[in-house]
Amino acid sequence: MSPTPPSSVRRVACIGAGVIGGGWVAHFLARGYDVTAWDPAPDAEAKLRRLVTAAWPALEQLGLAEGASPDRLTMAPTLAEAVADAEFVQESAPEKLELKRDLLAQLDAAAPPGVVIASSTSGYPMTDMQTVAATPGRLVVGHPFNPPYLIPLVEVVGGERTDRTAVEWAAEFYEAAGKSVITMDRELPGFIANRLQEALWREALHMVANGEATVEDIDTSITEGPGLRWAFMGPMLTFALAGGEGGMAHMLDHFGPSLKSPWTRLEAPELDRALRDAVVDGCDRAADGRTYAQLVAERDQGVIDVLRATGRLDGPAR
Ligand SMILES: NC(=O)C1=CN([C@@H]2O[C@H](COP(=O)(O)OP(=O)(O)OC[C@H]3O[C@@H](n4cnc5c(N)ncnc54)[C@H](O)[C@@H]3O)[C@@H](O)[C@H]2O)C=CC1
Ligand SMILES: C[N+](C)(C)CC(=O)CC(=O)[O-]
Repeated sequence: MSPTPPSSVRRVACIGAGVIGGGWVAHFLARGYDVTAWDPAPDAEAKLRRLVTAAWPALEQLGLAEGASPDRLTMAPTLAEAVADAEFVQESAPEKLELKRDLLAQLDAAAPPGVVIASSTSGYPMTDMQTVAATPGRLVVGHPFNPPYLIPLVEVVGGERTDRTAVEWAAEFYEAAGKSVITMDRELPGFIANRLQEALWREALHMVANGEATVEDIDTSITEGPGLRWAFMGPMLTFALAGGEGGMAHMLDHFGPSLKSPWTRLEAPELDRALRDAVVDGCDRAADGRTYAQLVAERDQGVIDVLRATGRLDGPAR
């Protein structure tokens, strides 16, 4: 698909240099790439350079690639010049469907043949964005998390007209660039992580709107509660431990029926045998042979480490 092997890429173009585009620029610079950015806003370059300067101390702590430098950022005067010799293109323009459709078509027309173009969209399916591009096969979603220079996850998925090789190339490229990749084989609204985040977010908004909880209560409920576990153990394995020695099987048999009670405003899925077994099996795979006691010890040590890392072992959070 792309003429350059994923691990040999040296030149990246970032189109749109706001919160996420700027974060991508900082990430790629820290990983030692030459980055060319383009953004139509008149103050875009100044804002971008401020973002990179602010991010750099954190990136130094994480460890810079050899030769990495903010000086390897070039601001291009036009979109066409930004992508002219790019080996990968990351689009991070505003979340407006028509804008993305047109922009991706322009990028497709200007980028060298075969170069993969990824969109940072946080929700649009690529199928809906690739409709007017001449060669839609190279267009993929590469959904990051804010800030892309610190949060490892990228969700990669193609649209109906994306070549499978472009999806595979993008996943390999992001891995080579130091990201943690989930490759999806189908388009889901909100991908995976945003679908989960949006469910939480929707409930939070219901609670605030109805005066059931304050914004502070909601944030505290996560930072002092499940969020401490989620930093290192996902919600599935965490709840498998809620079933004690009986694991996820006991957890589902015990608490499954309460999915139907009114503590959620969302429609609950039918917890049929197939779903139950799929969740139990997934948890068994995630445990990867670790015993209940080992997982408990891992979780507990992780919570202590997170508390120490966030300065809460010796007093209130900063
Ligand atoms: N903010 C977030 O937490 C996350 C956002 N995203 C996605 O990243 C993309 C960008 O979002 P943000 O960075 O938050 O927005 P932003 O508003 O901070 O930045 C958007 C940038 O795009 C520029 N722009 C406007 N028109 C453009 C065009 N035609 N071509 C290129 N650039 C253009 C703007 O000048 C601005 O600098 C969206 O698709 C969004 O869904 C993805 C993950 C997280
Ligand atoms: C708010 N958001 C939907 C744009 C967030 C994301 O897409 C991912 C993130 O950074 O949490």
